[in-house]
This record gives sequence, C-alpha cells and structure tokens, in this order.
Amino acid sequence: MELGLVGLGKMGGNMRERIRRAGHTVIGYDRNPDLADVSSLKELVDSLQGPRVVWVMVPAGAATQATIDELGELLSPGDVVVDGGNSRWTDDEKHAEELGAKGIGFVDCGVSGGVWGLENGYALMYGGDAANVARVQPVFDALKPEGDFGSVHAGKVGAGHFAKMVHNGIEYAMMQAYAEGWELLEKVDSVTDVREVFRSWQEGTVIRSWLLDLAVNALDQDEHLDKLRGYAADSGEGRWTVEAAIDNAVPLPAITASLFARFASRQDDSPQMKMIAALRNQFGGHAVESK
Ligand SMILES: O=C(O)[C@H](O)[C@@H](O)[C@H](O)[C@H](O)COP(=O)(O)O
Repeated sequence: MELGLVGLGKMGGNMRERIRRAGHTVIGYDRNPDLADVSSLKELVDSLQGPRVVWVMVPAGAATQATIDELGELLSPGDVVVDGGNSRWTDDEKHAEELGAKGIGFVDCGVSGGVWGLENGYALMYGGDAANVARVQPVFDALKPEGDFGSVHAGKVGAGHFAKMVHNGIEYAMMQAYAEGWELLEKVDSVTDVREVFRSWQEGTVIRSWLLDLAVNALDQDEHLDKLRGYAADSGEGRWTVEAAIDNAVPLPAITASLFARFASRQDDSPQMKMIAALRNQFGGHAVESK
C-alpha cells in the first residue's frame, strides 16, 4: 500500500525504511529537506492516491497538533490519520473529533522499540474504529516484530496511547529497580564484579529482560558508569501515568517513586533534606552539615 509519513527523525526515518523493506510505498515529509521525499505537507497529500493514510510521527504536543490541524485542511473524507507519536491519550479523542467532523478517520498508535526497531520491529498498541484500523493494518504488519506478539488493537480511540503510557510507567519502575540493585551491589566490598553479576542474570533468572541486556551493554561500555552524570530527564508519559492513577484511585507506588527519583536526580542539593536536617537539629540537637 501507499503511506504518507510525516516526521523522519530517529523513529520516523527508520520506520520509513522498515515499511519500504516490506514492499510498501512510503512518501515521507520532514521539515528537514535532507530527510524528506517531498517539500511540503501539501505535496505529500497531493502525491498520495486516495483514500489516503497519513502517519504522523512528530513530537507530542504543539508539533503534533499543528500537523493534524494542517492535515485536516488538506485531506479528504475517507482518508485516515494515524498519530504514532508519544501523544497524551487525552489528546486523541480531540483529534478524532476534529478530523471526524471532516469525514477523516483517526487512529492513535503507541510505538515502542526505539533505535532498535528497524531491525527488531516496533511493538505497536493502537486504538480506533475497526474500519480505520483495518486501513492501516498492512503498515502495522510491516512495522511489528516477527512472531505472534508485538501488536495489539487495544480498544477505542486513545487506547493505544493509554497502553503505551502504562508501558512507559512500567519501563520507569523496571529501570529504577535495576538501577537500585546495581547501586547496592556496587556499594559493598564483598561483591567484586558487579557487571558479571548483571551479565549472569541474563539467563535463567526470574528478572532477565531486554532492559537487563541493555544494562549489561551499558556496563560493557563504561563498567562503573563513571562517564555519566546521575541525571535523568522525562518526556511526560511517567507523569501522565501517575495522573491517570490518581484520576482512577489506583495505587502506583513503584511507578510514582521511579518518577520522583528522576526529579531528585536533577537537584544539586535537596531543599527538602535541608528542612529534614534543620528539623532534626531543632528537636533533637542532631548535627547538621554546613555548605
Ligand atoms: O518504548 C519505547 O521505545 C520508549 O519508551 C520510548 O517511547 C522512549 O524512549 C520513551 O518515550 C522515553 O521516555 P522518557 O523520556 O519519559 O524516559
């Protein structure tokens, strides 16, 4: 089939390649002319034969909104837009309504796999009406990993991004658990080769996983992670997971703690620990450390 793909960065560029390898035609647009096959969204839309499918793979928020707005002006009734970026799931319903008013279908899709997706395939979680999903199915089949699993029609519009958001919340907590275990192992004298402990865990253990394999890769590049600063950013999905947990009164202590650990990583000194030190000093005369 023919696909229009908007956004040819780290994710979109490799996805174009994987879809082409499966024998489909992909016309890509990116603001960077070095990456793009066409020079504007209008040219992209004009180059596709109707009914069209256009996959949007740009940063969540303003960039996605602007792209969907413009596509809403350019596309025709019967066309379908897929948002494959990391959009907040609550945006999906709005996009489906805006496009639906013009007769244009909408499917949201969470995509996992990062820079490894070109070779390993991308795990896909999508939401939308069955008829719209069916239009995109050949592209989903091209992108997904080989094997029985790795893609799911998760439910209605928004369900794909909601599932991906929860996936990322789990990702946060799993990474945090490996990181905490690693720090404790590094701390004690009795364990003399932490990297080999991690490596050994890759087979036979209850906690073997791809994230563990990646941790071993990282330790092979920098055994004690001496070259890195302990600073972790976040793109939003961890926060949205915690917000959804609050909205639904679902306790998520591990995911919430792992999000907060990232916030703590961005502080040079902890204001709250200053207060704790001050209070211990006030009530118990406990020693404090000065700057
Ligand atoms: O499944 C994936 O391929 C990843 O989760 C991917 O989506 C991305 O690396 C995260 O969005 C990073 O998220 P943070 O910046 O919030 O850690």
